[in-house]
Amino acid sequence: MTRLLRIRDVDVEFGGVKALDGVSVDVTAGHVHGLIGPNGSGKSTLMDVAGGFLRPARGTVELAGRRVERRPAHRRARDGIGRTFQGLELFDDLSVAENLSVGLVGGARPARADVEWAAGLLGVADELDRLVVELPHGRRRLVSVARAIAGRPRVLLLDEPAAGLETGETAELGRALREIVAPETAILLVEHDMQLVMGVCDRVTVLQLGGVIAEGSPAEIRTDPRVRAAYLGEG
Ligand SMILES: Nc1ncnc2c1ncn2[C@@H]1O[C@H](COP(=O)(O)OP(=O)(O)OP(=O)(O)O)[C@@H](O)[C@H]1O
Repeated sequence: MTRLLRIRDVDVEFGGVKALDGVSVDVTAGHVHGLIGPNGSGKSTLMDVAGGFLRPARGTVELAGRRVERRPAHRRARDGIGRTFQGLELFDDLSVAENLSVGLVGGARPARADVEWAAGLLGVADELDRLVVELPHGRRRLVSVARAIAGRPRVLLLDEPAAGLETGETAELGRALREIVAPETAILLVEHDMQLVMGVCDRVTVLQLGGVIAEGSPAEIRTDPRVRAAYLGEG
């Protein structure tokens, strides 16, 4: 099993507050790896460390065996890390095809065949010629995932890709994620939709107050007493 993304002993502090405290996560090729935890537990901070938007005060990030923790975000795209953003960051007045062709900042421009492959996988192939501004929110979110995969990344960081999706769209997204990872890609998924997380993930890491409290299969995570306690009162 190839470990495509290895995050080791990472610390991040914001003005004396430890947002991450000795966090390690391994993401294997062919796996969707979920990252869950209560609000403020450090999920977005860890995604920023993986994507190069934050340099950890301590710890290492390896992509396919290469140390990358000091490489900035635009170079990580070239290294093979794709990502989506909570705010989508699409060009609203360009078409879906143009957004996918532009790719991610710093990354290579995807070939037309890859644009069509990505759009087909996310169910937005019929909308390639429409302007992003004309699409409802859920379709835009699927376009943002399609843009992240059109560059054929080895590791894909997804930040709440199901937020605002309708049930049918979430199911479509789940199927697409399983197809994207097989067999050589790895996905790190931050998501509040527990049904999606438990349905598509091979492994799940649970953060609380900046530390890892559990790591395991969805079945193990569901029954872990520390996880149940962390989510008590959160539904
Ligand atoms: N830029 C920042 N400056 C100061 N504190 C920050 C900053 N970013 C995050 N934090 C703090 O770090 C901790 C972890 O935040 P983070 O956003 O990573 O959590 P999260 O698990 O992604 O939360 P949510 O589910 O609400 O998105 C929180 O205490 C947060 O207030």
